Amino acid sequence: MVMKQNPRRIGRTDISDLNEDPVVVWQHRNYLKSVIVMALVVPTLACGLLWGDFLGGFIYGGILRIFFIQQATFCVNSLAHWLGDQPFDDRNSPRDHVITAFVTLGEGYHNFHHEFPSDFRNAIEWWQYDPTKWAIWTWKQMGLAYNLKTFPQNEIEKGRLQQLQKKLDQKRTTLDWGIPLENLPVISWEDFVAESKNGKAWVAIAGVIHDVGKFIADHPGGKALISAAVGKDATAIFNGGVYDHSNAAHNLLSTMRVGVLRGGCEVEIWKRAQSENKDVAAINDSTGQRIVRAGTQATRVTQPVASADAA
Ligand code: HEM
Repeated sequence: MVMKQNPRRIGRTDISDLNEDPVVVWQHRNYLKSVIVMALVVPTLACGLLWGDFLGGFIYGGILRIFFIQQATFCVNSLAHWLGDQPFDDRNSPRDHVITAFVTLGEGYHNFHHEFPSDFRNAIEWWQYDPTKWAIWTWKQMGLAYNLKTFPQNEIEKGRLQQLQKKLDQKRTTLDWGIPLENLPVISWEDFVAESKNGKAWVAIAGVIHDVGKFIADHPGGKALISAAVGKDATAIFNGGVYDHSNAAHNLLSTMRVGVLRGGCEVEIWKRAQSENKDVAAINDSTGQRIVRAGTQATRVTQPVASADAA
């Protein structure tokens, strides 16, 4: 910014679009003159002619204001890397924040600007503070604004969604989703029944064994129903046979996992597919954890279970 660059050492950007813009070309040719007139002469004359204070206009409206604007411009590189969030990219990228936008007269949505530098806009939402919007509107009314390139909205939304996804993944890792099935010990049906007879409150649902001991007293459906399922396969009764439990109940259930049944339902199939590296229903997030969406819990059996009663 401060020194004249050597064009042989630094690649130059194609600015043919700017060269075709008469307003920009005029401003470039008359840069120093327009700076002196707009930044010094106009405020000095305005204060002098309206209030008789030429010196005040020169010092406050001119010199100090230039100093302030110059400081504010450098805030693009300080505030914009400190305040706010990164809705489009977090790879060494600056941040978007309304305070930076006010201090820098509209340069506050810097994350967007760095991700989509070819987009002429500083901010894309109507509620974001970006005075360029008004300037462009005025130019358009005067028939001056043209060649204003925007990045395709579809591509902008992709970045936004990927960042949101990343945040979701980070949030997901802070929650207890239960021990992953592949990390559980494999327990035979005989051992499961024997342990349950020995005082463990184990319930098998969809091939996964759960210890419900600490939960029996809190069960919204009462102690009796849940106790009756101890030492049994409760897949059908849990999934609608007696009561069709909510996603919340399935999530809670997953925190009680203690093992998987040998030959237990889809768990074995899922494990085999996983070891053979086949495309399985289990989807991992960017942190490598399994995504458990509502209704995709291992214990949920979506098809109505045929029971003796139904027959
Ligand atoms: C194995 C562990 C179990 C857990 C973690 C569990 C969890 C829950 C939860 C959280 C609810 C509240 C409603 C909902 O979220 O769906 C509920 C309700 C209920 N549960 Fe369970 N449950 C379990 C076992 C059972 C069993 C084995 C039966 C039946 C034999 C049963 C029968 C019911 C009934 C009838 C309700 C409805 C209560 C009402 O709304 O009045 N639950 N259960």
